[in-house]
Amino acid sequence: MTRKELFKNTLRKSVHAWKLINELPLSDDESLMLRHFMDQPGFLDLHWRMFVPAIKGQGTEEQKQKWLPLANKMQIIGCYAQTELGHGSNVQGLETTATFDPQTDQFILHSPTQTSSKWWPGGLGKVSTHAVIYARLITDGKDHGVHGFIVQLRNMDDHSPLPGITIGDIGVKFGNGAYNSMDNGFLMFDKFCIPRDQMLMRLSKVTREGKYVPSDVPRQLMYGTMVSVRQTIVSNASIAMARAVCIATRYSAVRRQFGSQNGGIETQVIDYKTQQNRLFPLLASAYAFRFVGEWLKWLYTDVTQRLEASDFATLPEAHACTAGLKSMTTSATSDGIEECRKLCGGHGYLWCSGLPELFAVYVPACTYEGDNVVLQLQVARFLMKTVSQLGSGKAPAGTTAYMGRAKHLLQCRSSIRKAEDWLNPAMVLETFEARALRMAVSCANNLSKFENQEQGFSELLADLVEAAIAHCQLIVVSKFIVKLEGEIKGKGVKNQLKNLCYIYALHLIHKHLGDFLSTNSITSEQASLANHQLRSLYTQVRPNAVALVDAFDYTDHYLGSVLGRYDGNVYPKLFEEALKDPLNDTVVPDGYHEYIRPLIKQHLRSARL
Ligand SMILES: CCCCCCCCCCCCCCCCC/C=C/C(=O)SCCNC(=O)CCNC(=O)[C@H](O)C(C)(C)COP(=O)(O)OP(=O)(O)OC[C@H]1O[C@@H](n2cnc3c(N)ncnc32)[C@H](O)[C@@H]1OP(=O)(O)O
Ligand SMILES: Cc1cc2nc3c(=O)[nH]c(=O)nc-3n(C[C@H](O)[C@H](O)[C@H](O)COP(=O)(O)OP(=O)(O)OC[C@H]3O[C@@H](n4cnc5c(N)ncnc54)[C@H](O)[C@@H]3O)c2cc1C
Repeated sequence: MTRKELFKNTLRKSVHAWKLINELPLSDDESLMLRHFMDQPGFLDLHWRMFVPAIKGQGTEEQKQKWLPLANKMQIIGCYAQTELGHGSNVQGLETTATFDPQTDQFILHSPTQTSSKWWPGGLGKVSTHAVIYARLITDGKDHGVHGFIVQLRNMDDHSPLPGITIGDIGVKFGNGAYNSMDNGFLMFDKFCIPRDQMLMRLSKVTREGKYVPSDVPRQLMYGTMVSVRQTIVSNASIAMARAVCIATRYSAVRRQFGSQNGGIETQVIDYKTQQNRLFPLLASAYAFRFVGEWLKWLYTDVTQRLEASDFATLPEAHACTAGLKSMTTSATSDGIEECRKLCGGHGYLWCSGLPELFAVYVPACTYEGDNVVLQLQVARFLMKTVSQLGSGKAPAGTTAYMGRAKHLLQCRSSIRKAEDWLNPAMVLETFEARALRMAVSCANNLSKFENQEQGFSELLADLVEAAIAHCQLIVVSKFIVKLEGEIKGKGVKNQLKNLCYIYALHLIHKHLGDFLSTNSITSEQASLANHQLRSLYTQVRPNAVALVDAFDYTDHYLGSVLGRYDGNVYPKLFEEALKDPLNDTVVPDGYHEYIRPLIKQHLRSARL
């Protein structure tokens, strides 16, 4: 499809999905499932995941009563317009202004520079009638920082932009189809006026007289919509990873190379330890991210209930967990999808493998909802704060509770003696805790050598990110172990999940061996034992690998991959796909007479053939 066709077709699908949701009708969970199977980024994502939650989280009761019924019936379509051409990560650096005019009781929205143009918001370019706009609030010449506003963008009769608004699509993005189904947009305001009651005023207010009244709740609640989306992105990472792994595992069982004896069949590539060493940790990650996603959903629900009761104590941890896990799981999944492509050899590079499209549509997850490095730095700040409070009498809680055992974890030595000891959950956990704590404490010690903490932080950014990743990996490992300790129906299933849990943990040790050795969390002998155990786990997973990906229950239609077909009938179907290519419509290609024939004829003449 051309870009225009792709965009229009996605509109068609989105509107059809909305019709089904209402007609059948579908529950919230079923609607999410439908979105999942619609399988394309589109304006509904931003309307439901960001526009509506922003109003719910930041609007007053009256604002919710006014706007939510319209949004819930999709009589208005909204998006989330925060990022600007010049500023994305640095939200406090946004330039768009919303200046209160007491004479008209309105805010005047203005884009003072080119870099202040809104740039990137999905659904903004061509579809949305409304947006939640983030702009600097100015009253009486004073800048109060960034606040949210509900703004109508387009005329409800003919969809034209309202006077004072310039709006459009930002252009083609990475990949062929992928994210190009979405109208990520730009937007500029030229002194565009909105009524005062369209500032989202749950967190702070501007009175009729133009007085700014901050509320007593933390201003970070303005970032709440991002926290909610980051949480869902973790579960989505599992879905995308599982999809790539399903394709690569099934194909690795079909594909044979070398090893034929006396004219017999060749070896299935899935039997090579190198293939297993690249594939099975990804299979394990798909399960691990699913379980940590379930836990994060619980954490998010819990913090939301606490916030409703004005208990803000767990907000920093919820922010650190959603930011860190969003970052860690999306980076691992993007890398994992690309690894799966390579695991499928040359055929993985074919569009019909399903992997190039999956990669192209998935990889921006490392950037949207917060650049992955910027988000790990938020985790690092949280860790440094926690370390600095050790010994103050305030016991660390939640995911940093292990830091409360700092005295032990800083000096303990791993008691792993034989390979099987690596199947002991307490020993594995302690190894990850020791490594995470020691990396965090080492950063804190290095920071303390700087007179200026912010300067020290800048100097140590790379180490801080590594410490944050170590903490996030510990969370994933520990939640996998907790899952195994809970109710899992079926001993066989539990055994398989145990294998995957240890593959996940031991492979991380192997991959980040430098961290584990340099922090003396394990010795090089214990590292060899971990590798030995890992190989043995691969052997145990091998006979069940295909069943473990079949368990994801993805249909062939959803996978969209010739290589990942359930029936394994890969080669005939690759031919079928090839023959469908427009280049094969004719035997002699268009351009032959124009370019190839004259070239050949010229050579034939000069060679006197
Ligand atoms: C084959 C086909 C397959 C098809 C598959 C189809 C699948 C398609 C995928 C689909 C679906 C996914 C949907 C997702 C849609 C994505 C749309 C994208 C939307 C966006 O990107 S919206 C814009 C997001 N922008 C960002 O995330 C910006 C990142 N920056 C920030 O969040 C912050 O500014 C910051 C975190 C970097 C903070 O910086 P700074 O230090 O300057 O912050 P402040 O001074 O403002 O505040 C500091 C203190 O506040 C705390 N803090 C910060 N953030 C939060 C928070 N969210 N909650 C709570 N507390 C927060 C800090 O920790 C500081 O605290 P301290 O105690 O003072 O240290
Ligand atoms: C597909 C897609 C959809 C999007 N949808 C929306 C949307 O609906 N609404 C919306 O408002 N926005 C949206 N965005 C924008 C997105 O949120 C931002 O792109 C994102 O937050 C990153 O910000 P940036 O582009 O400014 O990156 P930058 O911050 O410019 O990052 C560039 C580089 O600088 C590094 N860097 C930046 N700051 C620091 C630091 N303090 N320390 C160390 N390194 C740093 C980063 O790691 C990165 O390597 C979307 C983006 C994409 C790609």
